[in-house]
Amino acid sequence: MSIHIGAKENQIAETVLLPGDPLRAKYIAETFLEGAEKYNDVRNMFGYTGTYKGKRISVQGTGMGVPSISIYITELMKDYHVQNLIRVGTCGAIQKDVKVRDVIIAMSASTDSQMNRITFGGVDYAATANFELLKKAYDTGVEKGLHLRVGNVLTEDLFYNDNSDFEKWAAYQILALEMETAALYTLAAKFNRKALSILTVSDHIITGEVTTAEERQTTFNDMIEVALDAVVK
Ligand SMILES: O=P(O)(O)O[C@H]1O[C@H](CO)[C@@H](O)[C@H]1O
Ligand SMILES: O=c1cc[nH]c(=O)[nH]1
Repeated sequence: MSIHIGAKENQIAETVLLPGDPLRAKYIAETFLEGAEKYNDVRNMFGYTGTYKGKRISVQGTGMGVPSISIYITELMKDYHVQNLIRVGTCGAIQKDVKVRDVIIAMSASTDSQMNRITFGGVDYAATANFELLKKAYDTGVEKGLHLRVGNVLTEDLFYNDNSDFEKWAAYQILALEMETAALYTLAAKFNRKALSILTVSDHIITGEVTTAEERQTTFNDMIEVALDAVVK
């Protein structure tokens, strides 16, 4: 086991879905995976492995924010040799033409986190999705008839941020705000692994629109099926 994941080495698949919420990990395992078995409950950050359309897949909660996801994905790649990492998260939209319930594929992630500046001595790093996973997810979403958006998101350190200038970020074509993707893409690059972030718009920062719990469930299912069907393609 690693420091934060209590699995034996062979208990985690080479492809892992990564929701922030550990209860979303449980929901995904129970709803979409056959024969799912829980391999982690350290800190209640649940992780499960099962099969989807015959392919072995794991799902691991990451917690919220760059420090938390960085711990889990580092251990998944370093100690469990995970190759494909797909975040299935929520985000807040800041473009008027991005609506709640839309699914966003993050091609890249800007960030106000110090993580990359610490790593690269004050220089900015362009955190970028794996193109192969991105194309498969995009093609899958189009086949399902989903309203997909692909572009740059902002990974923020603060959910409650008194100083965030949403209009400026929107003017620079940021689609939505969330809290983990820049770390996922940067660390996947460090370990030469494939990563993608797929996000459901749960709320709209500008219009104040929010999704109901029921709507969230349906659109989460769309997003999860895009992730799962993309990796079995
Ligand atoms: O729904 P998840 O995957 O947790 O993602 C979003 O929700 C959390 C904030 O409520 C942050 O982790 C943010 O990135
Ligand atoms: O990080 C997040 C996630 C959802 N909604 C937001 O406004 N921010």
